[in-house]
Amino acid sequence: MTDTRDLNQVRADIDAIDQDIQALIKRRAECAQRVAEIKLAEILAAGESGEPAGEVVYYRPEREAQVLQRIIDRNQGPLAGEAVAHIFREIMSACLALERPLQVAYLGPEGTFTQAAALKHFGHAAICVAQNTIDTVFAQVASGDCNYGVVPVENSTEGMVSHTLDNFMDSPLKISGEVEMRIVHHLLVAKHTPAQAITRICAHQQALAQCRNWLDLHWPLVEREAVSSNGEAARMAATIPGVAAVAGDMAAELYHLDKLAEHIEDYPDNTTRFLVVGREEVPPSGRDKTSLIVSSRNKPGALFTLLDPFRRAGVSLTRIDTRPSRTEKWAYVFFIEFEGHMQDENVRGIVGELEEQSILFKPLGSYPRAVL
Ligand SMILES: O=C(O)C(=O)C[C@]1(C(=O)O)C=C[C@@H](O)C=C1
Repeated sequence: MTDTRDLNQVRADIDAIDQDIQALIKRRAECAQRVAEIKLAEILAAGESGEPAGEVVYYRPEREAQVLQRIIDRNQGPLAGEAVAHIFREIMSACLALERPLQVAYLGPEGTFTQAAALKHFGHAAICVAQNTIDTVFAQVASGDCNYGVVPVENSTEGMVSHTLDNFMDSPLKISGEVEMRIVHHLLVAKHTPAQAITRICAHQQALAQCRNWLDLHWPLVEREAVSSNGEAARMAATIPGVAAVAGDMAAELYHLDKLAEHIEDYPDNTTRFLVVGREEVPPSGRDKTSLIVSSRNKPGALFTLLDPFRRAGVSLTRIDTRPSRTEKWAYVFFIEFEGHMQDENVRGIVGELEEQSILFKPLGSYPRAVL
């Protein structure tokens, strides 16, 4: 019985178990290396005169989602399923880096929630590269300089990030995944700054909006300033006397800031959703979503006609957003997101009908639903 053994004995057990885990991780990593060889051989075999038939796709989001989901499903405690899945997330990230390290562009600067989302999705072996704008995230991936990009798309308190949606209008990129992050804001100051020294509170405008009630109650008289990102606000708090920042844990760690107040967001379930964009289409994982852009003629019942095929096929819409069209010709542009994969038979039927009815039809990709 464990409780009758002394501490040294239990620690000896832990050491032995760690050794076994390490040996198994080594075997797993060697399998990943073998997978990489097979992927390369397949592409070479499909090509002509020694030239590969295309880019080798090492990262497989549908496979990763299945692995993580299975880990959660078979978990028997005492650790939480998500906690175990996070460990495997990192093991897979390291295995993939052996095959080929991924370059991931994200909306920076460092310390933003988008960086945290990129790390949550790809693990810490991915090389995350900060970009100044959503446009440059798209551009880096389209040009091939980065393999994938991560951009915010909606917040549960503040709504859509319309600039991300607008980028999809002209981009050849596909959505290859989604990441959900609980957004927890703190009031951050440089080390040992007393509350009375604060003369300005800085943050991205969305973060200020997400904490409006708390700031009104606790800091009604202090000036608020919207800056380009929470990461930038944190950098300012670290360097400019009197500045406090509203930002998250990553920014606090990166700039060695003190938390004057924690969890200051007005809505406790404040969540931001991010999209992962890439150049490849993703095969079905079994738990997928599909996003597309459609536009219909400006006539009565246009939206109803577009949505009716979903109702008839019993397919759940998870989002619909409208953006002003950027040409005279189109009256509405709808971003539609629903459960299922483009390769599913019922989805193929819906898509066929939509294509017939719309004057613009642009599939943005099918991708695994967020597991973590
Ligand atoms: O199964 C594959 O295709 C792999 O490359 C292996 C593996 C893994 O470690 O499990 C690694 C990277 C991929 O993104 C998916 C899975």
